[in-house]
Amino acid sequence: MRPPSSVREFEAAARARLDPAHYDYFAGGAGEEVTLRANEAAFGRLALLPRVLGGAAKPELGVTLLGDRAAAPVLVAPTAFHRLAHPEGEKATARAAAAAETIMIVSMASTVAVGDVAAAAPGARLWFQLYVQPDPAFTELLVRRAEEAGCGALVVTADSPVRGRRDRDERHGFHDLPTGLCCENMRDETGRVRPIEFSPAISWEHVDRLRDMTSLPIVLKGVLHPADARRALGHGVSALIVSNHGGRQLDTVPAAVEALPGVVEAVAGTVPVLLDGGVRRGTDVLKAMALGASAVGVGRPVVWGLAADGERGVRRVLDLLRAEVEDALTLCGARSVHDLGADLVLRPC
Ligand SMILES: Cc1cc2nc3c(=O)[nH]c(=O)nc-3n(C[C@H](O)[C@H](O)[C@H](O)COP(=O)(O)O)c2cc1C
Ligand SMILES: CCCCCCC(=O)C(=O)O
Repeated sequence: MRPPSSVREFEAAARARLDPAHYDYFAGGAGEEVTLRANEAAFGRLALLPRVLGGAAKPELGVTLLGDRAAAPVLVAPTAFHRLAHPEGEKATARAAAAAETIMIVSMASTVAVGDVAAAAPGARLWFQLYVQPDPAFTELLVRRAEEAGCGALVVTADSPVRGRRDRDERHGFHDLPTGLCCENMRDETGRVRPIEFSPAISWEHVDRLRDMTSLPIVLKGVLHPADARRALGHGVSALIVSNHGGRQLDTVPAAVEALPGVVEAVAGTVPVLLDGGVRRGTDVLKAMALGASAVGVGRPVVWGLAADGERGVRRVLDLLRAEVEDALTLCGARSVHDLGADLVLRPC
């Protein structure tokens, strides 16, 4: 059978393979899923206004982020529970990311321990995503594990002081991993697996404590408000990710790409600004970069690739997006992803 030739087709293939409760966990969002839909729809409302006769035979796609090189400006966003999608789980995802020469942000809620992910994918450029735990000693243990695994950055998720309310999970009664799977990073020194806890009282002081705890660059994920972006600069943050958690946390917040220009303006080039949420096509990547993103992350597209065809599926999704970015750049008359400006995008009035 013909392999899927778009993220959309990968989603259909994944859906056909996954247990419906697991598909809904991956696909779903919070509340009425207004933001979930908005993330994709907002890209559709932005029109590209290409230039002509300015192309290059081979446009430049590579980006360097916090010292890590990616062959294309499309990173693997952190997503939990990859072994629900494929038995090889995060090992397969990391191998595919390494083969595609991009950065994978490993979720703290991964079903393979971050050290084992690193060992399974030599050469992979890994960053580690952290939910600050109410127990500071356990948070520190997680940071040390990320450092020992060779991760290049600590991605602190700021949009989840509590878990979003997701009706699809309620309908299926999906609240936990099935027997045999667990969040492997959550083992304490005795080997016991702790539950992931959310920290309703998470604050800027936690970011300061992390800044004192590690020399890894800290990336703050889940920033939407320009004032928070400005404030982050005073707390030693090395990059920001404009994200609404794929519409899974607070419903009815703006689409990620709608929030992007305000954050980009607020930080005024002092730190890289990344975006995730709703990126499904190379043209979405160009729009985000034209509006000031240094790169984008993809969450569900990677999970669809993994569920559809394991490592090969993730590789194909990443390769497809890369090829689409290359074509879109050429069609826009741009020689490099670094040459894109806001004049490439017509925003609706
Ligand atoms: C199934 C799933 C699990 C996720 N798990 C995490 C996580 O563990 N940590 C985190 O910071 N974000 C998590 N996210 C949010 C993603 O990092 C990212 O913000 C979002 O998926 C981007 O939207 P997209 O799926 O439209 O690309 C998760 C998203 C999904 C869909
Ligand atoms: C109790 C485990 C929580 C994992 C959260 C993963 C996540 O962020 C998501 O959106 O789902």
